Amino acid sequence: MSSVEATIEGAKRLAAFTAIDSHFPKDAKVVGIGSGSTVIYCVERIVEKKLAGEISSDVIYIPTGFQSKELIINGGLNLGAVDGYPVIDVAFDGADEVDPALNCIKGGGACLFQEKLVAECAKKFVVVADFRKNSTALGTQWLQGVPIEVVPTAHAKVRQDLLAMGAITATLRLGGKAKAGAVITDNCNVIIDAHFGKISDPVALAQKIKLLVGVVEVGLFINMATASYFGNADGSVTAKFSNGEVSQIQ
Ligand SMILES: O=C(CO)[C@H](O)[C@H](O)COP(=O)(O)O
Repeated sequence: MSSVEATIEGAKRLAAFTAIDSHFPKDAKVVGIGSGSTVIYCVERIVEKKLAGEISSDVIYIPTGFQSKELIINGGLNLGAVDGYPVIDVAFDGADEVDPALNCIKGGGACLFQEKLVAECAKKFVVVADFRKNSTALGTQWLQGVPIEVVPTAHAKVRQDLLAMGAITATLRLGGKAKAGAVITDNCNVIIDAHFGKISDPVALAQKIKLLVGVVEVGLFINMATASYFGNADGSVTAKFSNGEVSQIQ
């Protein structure tokens, strides 16, 4: 691992540990686990605290896809499902980009539908990320585009719609060397990544995309996060809250 990669991994771990220490409720019954490389450290911290007797072994964990289901099982935690537990105390998840209002672009790992479902069911949604995700405006740092989950037969029509709507690019996500053809989501759909440049009105854009026939869900998470923790390269953590407060944790 290069020193840059090590710094980023350290930042993810720091953000995840701080978020768990600050937001895992003492009396938690049901907790959502997001997807991606940063939530791995959330699960690491939860397992550590469970073994230390600081987290009850009765807590049920709700995954947001195949990867987080494996994380829960391999961590020896109790696995639940969102259709059995539609009320979740808190959900922890990563993000691809977060703006000052804590609106997020999510879906870099193609899990956005179940991530949004779990976040919507959660009383609190806490984002964990490294410093690269801390942004002043969506679409300025995550240039791959807004991930959009689409029913496979509608992909060509939705790409056309997105370009007509002003997208600079609207690309069907492919599996590359690991999978010939399109990436297929945990819900058997495909992903279109649509780059709009700087997104000045994320609320309006999310609503417009969601209305397109064929769109299952949009990777714009608007007004959903309660708090966002960013691990920094210098070993500090920046915490941002939905009420506008920002704090630096050394
Ligand atoms: O939305 C996601 C998956 O669909 C991830 O949470 C997002 O891509 C961030 O991932 P990472 O923690 O690996 O940077």
